Amino acid sequence: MKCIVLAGGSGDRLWPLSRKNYPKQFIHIKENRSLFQETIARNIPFCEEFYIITSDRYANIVEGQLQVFQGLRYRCFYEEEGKKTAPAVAIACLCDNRSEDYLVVSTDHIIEGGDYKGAIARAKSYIPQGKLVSIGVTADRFEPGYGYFRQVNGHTEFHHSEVSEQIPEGESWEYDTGILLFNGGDYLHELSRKSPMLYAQIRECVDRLDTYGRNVQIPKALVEEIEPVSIGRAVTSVSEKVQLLTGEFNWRRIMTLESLADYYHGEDSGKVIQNECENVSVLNEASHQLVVANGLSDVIVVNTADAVYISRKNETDQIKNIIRDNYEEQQAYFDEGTVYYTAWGIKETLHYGTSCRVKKITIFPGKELSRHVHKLRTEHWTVVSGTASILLGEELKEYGPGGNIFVPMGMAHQIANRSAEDLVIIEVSVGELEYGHGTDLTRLAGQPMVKTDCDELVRLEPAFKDNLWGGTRLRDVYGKKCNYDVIAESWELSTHKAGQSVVATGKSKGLMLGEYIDRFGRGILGWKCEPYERFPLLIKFIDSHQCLSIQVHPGDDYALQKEDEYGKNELWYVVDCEPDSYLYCGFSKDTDEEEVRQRIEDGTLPEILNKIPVRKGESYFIETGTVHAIGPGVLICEIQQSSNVTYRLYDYKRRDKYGELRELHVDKAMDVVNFHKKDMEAAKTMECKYFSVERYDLAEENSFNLDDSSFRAFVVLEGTGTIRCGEEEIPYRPADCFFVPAGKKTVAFEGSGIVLKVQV
Ligand SMILES: O=P(O)(O)OC[C@H]1O[C@@H](O)[C@@H](O)[C@@H](O)[C@@H]1O
Repeated sequence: MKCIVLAGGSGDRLWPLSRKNYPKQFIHIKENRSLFQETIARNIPFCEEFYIITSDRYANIVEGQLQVFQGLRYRCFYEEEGKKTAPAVAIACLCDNRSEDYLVVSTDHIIEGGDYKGAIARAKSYIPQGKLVSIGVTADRFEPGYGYFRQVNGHTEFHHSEVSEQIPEGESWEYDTGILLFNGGDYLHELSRKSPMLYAQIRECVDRLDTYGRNVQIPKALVEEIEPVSIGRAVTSVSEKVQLLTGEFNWRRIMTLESLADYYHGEDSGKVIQNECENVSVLNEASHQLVVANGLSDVIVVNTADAVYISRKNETDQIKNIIRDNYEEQQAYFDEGTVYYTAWGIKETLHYGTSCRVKKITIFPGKELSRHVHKLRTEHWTVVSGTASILLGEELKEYGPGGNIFVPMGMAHQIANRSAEDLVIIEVSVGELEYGHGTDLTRLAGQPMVKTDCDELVRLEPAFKDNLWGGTRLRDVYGKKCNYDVIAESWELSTHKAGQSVVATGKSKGLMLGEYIDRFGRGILGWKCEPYERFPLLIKFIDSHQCLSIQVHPGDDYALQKEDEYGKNELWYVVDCEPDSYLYCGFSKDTDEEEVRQRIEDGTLPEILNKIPVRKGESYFIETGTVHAIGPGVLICEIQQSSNVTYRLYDYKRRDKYGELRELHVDKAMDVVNFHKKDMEAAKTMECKYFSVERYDLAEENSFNLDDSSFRAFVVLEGTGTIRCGEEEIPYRPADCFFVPAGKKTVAFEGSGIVLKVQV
């Protein structure tokens, strides 16, 4: 199950604890951790990957706060413009397979005590029935701003209250916690039924999204037409598939300063003295300041290092209007506090004077600042913890705790954290600071200070596909970790946006293959890959439990022009097959568009295709333009150009589990299909201009000398043992795929089996 974390709220009602650019989900409500971090920690036991949906303004905060979760698998979706929860969740689901299950959570909840785990387990058990499970907790009164639901005779009723009121006698309502569990396909199907227009717009947006990287930027221009609407309004309040479930845990939402004070049970935080006060809450975030309140009643005081808010209780909400009316003059205080996240760490202002400024600077492991110079100020750094690598002028030195570094005006400097721990320094800047001079910082060209050597060899973990014709062999026989009902394909070596493989071993574990290549540079692909703008290959296993669609792939010219993709020449290596298995490949006679269209209509297209019996160990080249389909019962290792363009001509009028027909692309297929008779036979050699594949029996040959012309991929078909390259030694088993960066080296196998060696 994946966790969709909704972390986009602005939450200015908690000012001055929260700021426009540092909203409530990221502030430390509990010691040393934010609600966002706590949300992640709470759901790690249930979810193997996190999708964080938030505003692009919070990107540095999110990345910074995720640093504490080593090895966490996550992807961030950064919205340039929020469109509320229904579109946000749909975008994340549409970037995935329909078979994926999700737990959707918000980041302004406090959940303490009770059985959260039990509620998630119970809710999860409804997902296979196609339910969208909404978790509530028993409510004792209606509070303004909260949502409530109840189920009466199987029918779900919703309630939103504007004012505080008692729940009518005899009625039992639950808070809608916003925690939802469902299968992605079910959610999307309900959204498409209930809001077809919205669904179509979101699909169009996702089709145009750049999802190559780990993090996905959602540009404003792509969502302009999309109506902002909550999941509640678009789906859960109108769908018959909703299952309400009562969670037995203590839940609260932090909406206002009053609810926060209430959470602290009226206890003041930090250094506070109250004298002759009644019903007063003092939230003191400034650890070195004492707040003294005298003779007050019904008041909340919030003290922070740079701003204080004093308000009558139950009226703190007015801050929204106060901010609106005073924004221009006091913007700095409303937008930013003293803590500021950057791409490399955190800056916290400790003292802010006109000619002297003191900051606590945290630099995350493996991060560095740019090489730069200040003309009008000096800087003095004291290392508090960690190890600083500092380049001063041309001199590079390392400093541990207590180390002092003076940076004179005009001296080029650069600082990096090459260790595995946070680096904390105190910085004292003296001179003419930014007032009236613009930013006194000139960036200089420089070499990166943090360099990690590329692993000699890595094992990859695949992305999976759930096309309806798939089987379960990849899990049952090859032990692939995927819980879909059917696993049609595993994309073992892929940087394609429709499914990237992930590095599973070594220093770069967890990186998507595309990120890995970016990190170490395209040089690791070898000089033969230089002409390709994108990573050129894709290797996958295909398990056909049923026949695939009858289809055709375009060549480079057509695909690049119409689809912004490479063409899709492919090679099929038959890893295993049932007796009497076959492939369709090419027409068995000359034909034309009219006949083919007619046969698609009446379902007789297979009659004019070559039906080729296949045997284990054979291979077939499927040139672009060749009409083809894999028959049932075949397990194939496919080596192809990196492309996902398939034009389906015929799909047996099959329907998916939601009763929908899969899309056909007959017009485009007609543009690219070769109507001539084709004589097909098994390939004698497995090479074409895009790649070459060699099959090795490890009993005969188990050591390979590589060069710098191309990276190599080794796909294990049979056998177990270990694969070794330089210092790296990794166990292998059937259906494993290894990526070896280009360079002169030797890869050796110890053990038996059969492998395919693939290169450009
Ligand atoms: O369109 P369907 O029937 O799902 O088949 C799609 C699959 O077809 C196979 O022939 C290969 O080209 C695969 O790379 C592709 O993913």
